[in-house]
Amino acid sequence: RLMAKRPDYAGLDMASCHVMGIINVTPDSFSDGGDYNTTEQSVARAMAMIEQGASIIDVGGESTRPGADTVSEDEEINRVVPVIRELASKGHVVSIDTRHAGVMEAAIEAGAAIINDVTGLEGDERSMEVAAASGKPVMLMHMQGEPGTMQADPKYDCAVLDIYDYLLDRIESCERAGISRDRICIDPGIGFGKTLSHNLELLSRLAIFHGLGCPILLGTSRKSFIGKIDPKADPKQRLGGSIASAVNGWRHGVQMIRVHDVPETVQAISVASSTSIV
Ligand SMILES: Nc1nc2[nH]c(S[C@@H](C(=O)O)c3ccccc3)nc2c(=O)[nH]1
Repeated sequence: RLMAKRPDYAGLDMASCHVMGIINVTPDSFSDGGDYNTTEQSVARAMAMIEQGASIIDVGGESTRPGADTVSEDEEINRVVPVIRELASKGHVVSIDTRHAGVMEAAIEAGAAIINDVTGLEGDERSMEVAAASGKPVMLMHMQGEPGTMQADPKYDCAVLDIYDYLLDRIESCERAGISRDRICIDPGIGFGKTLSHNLELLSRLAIFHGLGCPILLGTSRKSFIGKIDPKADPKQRLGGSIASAVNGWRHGVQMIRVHDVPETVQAISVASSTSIV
């Protein structure tokens, strides 16, 4: 009898919930500008996350913080490539978090295994062709508007259904470009052009996105919706809310969770899934 092929994405078993560790490669403000420190620190942190149970490391070189000064594509590449090359050379699964096709190309050349694009491969007109040609798995996230203005006045007819339809459209675009559905992961984009109530609607209806037939990635870690629920909590004090929303995601069957706090999230998912006590 043929062994039933376990569903996989980027070589990961999609029958379980994986933790993705976030690495923002931003210049080490203490170094004399020397990128060695930044690279070395980022690699060390990533290795620790892997040791702590992260299945994927998501490497980004440009803060999408609203209003942040944009980073040039070359600077973004100079930040992420050394980190990706080092981690990939050790055999680790690395995703590149970028919306720029040139950065995707450089990251793939350096060994990135996955393309994670917060603009659903729409942010740069070359992104779709670069992703298709790479043969790599992609992560398509929904964002309404642009990082600088997306939170001004987010509006939907129905957030869950509008975002579902957007992601379906992006999947079909990818398929037309030769990216098969089995290398597509989708992400509702918590905090990217959503009010608190939009974010909460999405979190309470996550299971609906399984209808798209792709693994689901969820990113809630330290996000401002947690601060809206607990105004005392600044970003470094949102672990409880990050964990609660991660376990909620697990309960809805999401297959990947993007977090800053790897060991705590790994433990939370392990306990939650032990005899499914949650
Ligand atoms: N696929 C996927 N990629 C992502 N990249 C990010 S950056 C975000 C953050 O808070 O980490 C962020 C937003 C605004 C400013 C800084 C950082 N969030 C996601 C996500 O939710 N899903």
